[in-house]
Amino acid sequence: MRPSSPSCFALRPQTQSTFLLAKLFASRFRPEPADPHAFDTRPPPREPGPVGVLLVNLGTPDEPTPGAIRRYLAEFLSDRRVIEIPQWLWQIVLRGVVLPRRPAALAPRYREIWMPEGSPLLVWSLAQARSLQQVFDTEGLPVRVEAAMRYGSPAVASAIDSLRGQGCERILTVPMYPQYAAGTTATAVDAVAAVAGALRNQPELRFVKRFYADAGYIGALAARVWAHWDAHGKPEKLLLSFHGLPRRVVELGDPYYRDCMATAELLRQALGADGALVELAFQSRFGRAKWLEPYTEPTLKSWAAAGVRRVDVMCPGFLADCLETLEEIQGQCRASFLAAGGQEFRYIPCLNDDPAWIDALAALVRRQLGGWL
Ligand SMILES: C=CC1=C(C)c2cc3[nH]c(cc4nc(cc5[nH]c(cc1n2)c(C)c5CCC(=O)O)C(CCC(=O)O)=C4C)c(C)c3C=C
Ligand SMILES: [Fe+2]
Ligand SMILES: [Fe+2]
Repeated sequence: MRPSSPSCFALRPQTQSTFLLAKLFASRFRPEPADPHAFDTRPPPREPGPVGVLLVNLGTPDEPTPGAIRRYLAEFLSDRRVIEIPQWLWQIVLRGVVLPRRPAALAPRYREIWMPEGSPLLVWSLAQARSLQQVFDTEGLPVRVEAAMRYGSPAVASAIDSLRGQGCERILTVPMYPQYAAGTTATAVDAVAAVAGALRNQPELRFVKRFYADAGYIGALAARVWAHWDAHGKPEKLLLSFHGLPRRVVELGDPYYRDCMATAELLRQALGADGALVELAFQSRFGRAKWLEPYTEPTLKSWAAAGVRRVDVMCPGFLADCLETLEEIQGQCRASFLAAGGQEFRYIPCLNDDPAWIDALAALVRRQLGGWL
């Protein structure tokens, strides 16, 4: 080792032991901002400060470039909740096959959907947080809303820092997935718990688990379909396409499949439609394992082959438009359906910042804040 090396092996023995002692006594909790009232003997003020609401969605690359996509995928796909196979084996595949190839293939697909302000998933997530904030401000409620991404930015830790900086000692986290999956919902909860785990003065925490049957959510979806049908007429078929999941994780106890079935059935009822008009399928399969079926793209192709000419497709499990809806559904699936003989393919956009959905979200949040406001 060269003498100029910064490694601690090159330090003098005394310096080295000071280092080790400092490490031994260092707190594992992040320091709190200096509190001038820390030793004030009077009881703390009764005013509890505003309530924080944290909307957490999945995450997306910062730019539509292979480098940014690689960083995003490396974080996302290294989460043990997302890929449930032995890590030593998966890391070999991830580093050896997925990360060297997938980012370059994804870059043009991300570029195609990129908005002037950024990735649609982030743009819509921020718009949802802004609109929800407006609802609470109009009502005069002491609530602060932040959006965070589970992978990438804005990170969950910085959103929680921001809420605490605004005086929030109570935080409600809403994972932005109506149907519960360990790979999405639970991992958002893990991220918030990990941030709290490094804090000395922790906020009080609550979590929304899922809302697949929430009347406001179903009503907002149904209203969007009706508005679309009023403008364009009814199709021969409406396909409800949910993000897929490996079959195995459902067999292991993930309630996702039943949640999706229930949402589809409630939406069908709200539309007064029958099973022949409204069907469900699963998209975005990743890897070679069996995922939930029927798969979206083959379903659309088989419909076209069977003579169906006009379809509408909606993705009720995604609350914000993103790569999986704009590129996979509106791009790839549309092309497949038309190539197989279909004539009209209409995509009904996600709820995004639709006022009916923001009102439903505000109602859902208000219900969870019982006793805090
Ligand atoms: C809506 C719920 C989602 C579930 C359930 C879900 C499970 C899941 N996803 C992967 C792998 C990938 N997903 C990718 C993108 C992506 N996934 C969701 C949502 C769910 N995923 C969203 C909102 C997005 C879009 C992100 C964006 O930037 O717009 C990707 C990246 C794209 C790609 O490579 O195709 C992967 C990979 C797994 C393995 C999984 C099951 C646990
Ligand atoms: Fe996904
Ligand atoms: Fe995909």
